[in-house]
Amino acid sequence: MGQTFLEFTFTPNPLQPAVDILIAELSEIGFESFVEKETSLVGYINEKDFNEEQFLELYVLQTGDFQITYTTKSVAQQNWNAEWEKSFDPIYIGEDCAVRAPFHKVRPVTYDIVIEPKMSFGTGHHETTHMMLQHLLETDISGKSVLDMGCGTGVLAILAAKKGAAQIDAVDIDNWCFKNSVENAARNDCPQIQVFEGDASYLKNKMYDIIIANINRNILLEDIPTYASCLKKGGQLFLSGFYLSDLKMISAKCEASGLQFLKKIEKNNWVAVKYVH
Ligand SMILES: C[S@@+](CC[C@H](N)C(=O)[O-])C[C@H]1O[C@@H](n2cnc3c(N)ncnc32)[C@H](O)[C@@H]1O
Repeated sequence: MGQTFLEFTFTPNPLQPAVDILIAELSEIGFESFVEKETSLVGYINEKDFNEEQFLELYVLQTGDFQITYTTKSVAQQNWNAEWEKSFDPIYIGEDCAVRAPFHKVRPVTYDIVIEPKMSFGTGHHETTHMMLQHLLETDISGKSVLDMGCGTGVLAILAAKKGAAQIDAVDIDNWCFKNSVENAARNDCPQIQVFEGDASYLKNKMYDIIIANINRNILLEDIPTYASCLKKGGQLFLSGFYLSDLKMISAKCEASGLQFLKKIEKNNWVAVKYVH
């Protein structure tokens, strides 16, 4: 509490693909969340994480391919939350699953996931979360042990719980996400979810039937061998958080770790992939 964030409003001309590239590049340098508006993109970063040199070197700002103007101002954390929550509409994944804030009303669905995102990533609006939810909806999870690595709001772990997973570990490196996942697991009445603050080093001597990781290309490339070593034979690994253009690199790492490609979903150049051990 009491932290200061920087709010950047970017106005690219034309809007796409600059907005997608901005989101990808800004995420890599610590921006935590984004609100896409009709003619602009608003991004937030904790003031203490902002490195101006890294920011100014971003390809999307350097290349002459897009015209991007931006403004910036400091905002208190609570204002940032209010802005984010105002922009959060309920979403449906297929016929059976909704992700919504506590104050939203939705039509009856089998999997009604209630998320208060606060500062965490994972409302189902981002392509990667949406596609991971799609993969989970298509998978038999009943009675399985699951790891949700980089859990954010805990949204993927909550769907796994609602689909009957026996036990779920949800892990995030960020303290805010850890706390938010604990709250959201309780809000959705999911006592089978245990939340931990940490990274792949948490995984010593653990084994799972299903591992889900929606993080980013570089962390995944580093951690795929660890995930593979924690996956039971026949177990499944779901990965997202990277672009289609990085799929070859990710699949090569998975194959070198004894995993076989099963299926992929694509949306706006993002991809979510399923592998089997
Ligand atoms: C793209 S968000 C995904 C959130 C959520 N799982 C979803 O699908 O919407 C990635 C999350 O991974 C976390 N993270 C980043 N690096 C990590 C690491 N090395 N180990 C564990 N979590 C990490 C971030 O804090 C963030 O919450």
